[in-house]
Amino acid sequence: MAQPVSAIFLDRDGTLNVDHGYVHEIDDFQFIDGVIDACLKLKEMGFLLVLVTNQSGIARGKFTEDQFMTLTEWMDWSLADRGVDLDGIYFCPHHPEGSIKEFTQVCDCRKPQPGMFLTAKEELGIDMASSYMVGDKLEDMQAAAAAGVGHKILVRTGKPVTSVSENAADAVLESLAALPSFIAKGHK
Ligand SMILES: O=P(O)(O)OC[C@@H](O)[C@H]1O[C@@H](OP(=O)(O)O)[C@@H](O)[C@@H](O)[C@@H]1O
Ligand SMILES: [Mg+2]
Ligand SMILES: [Zn+2]
Repeated sequence: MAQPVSAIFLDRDGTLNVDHGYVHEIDDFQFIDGVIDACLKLKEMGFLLVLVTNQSGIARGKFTEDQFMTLTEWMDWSLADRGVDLDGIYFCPHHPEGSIKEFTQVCDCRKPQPGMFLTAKEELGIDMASSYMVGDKLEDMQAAAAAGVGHKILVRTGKPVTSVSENAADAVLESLAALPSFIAKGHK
């Protein structure tokens, strides 16, 4: 069996791209300054990059799963074009109060539930204790904690940071862009 590897779990909206609210069009997908370079550095540091994103817009009927896939393919290629290969992409299309029957359910993958993280752990052989979660919301921190992710980083590039979300995090950074140097300096 391969050696377990450390991962950076990445939230999407508000962490990787500007959260304009249920982003589903390529024209509205705007990478946050410095995040692609940061991803490149994190890969060079040996981390897997694993996207974990709630996409309740699918259950809410704001966009289809196919539209999400098209945008995701474009995002994946845009990153690959800059030398960043994502190691995994996990998304939750559900919401308990959706309008699309197929996706209207309580599930174990919608953050704050840890389902996406646990699937990635199994599929990619991730060592959770040495891994990081980077996200902009309390639910990102809670999901990571429930999955046993060792380091929970809250960023200020998305939803407003609250005392509750701050308390659930191990550290608060301005942006994902600051994570490589934060780790390199030995912070956790
Ligand atoms: O930040 P990630 O997990 O990558 O994706 C979040 C999005 O799916 C949307 O999730 C919504 O939350 P609800 O799903 O409606 O609670 C809101 O936060 C929107 O602003 C946001 O665009
Ligand atoms: Mg987010
Ligand atoms: Zn789900």
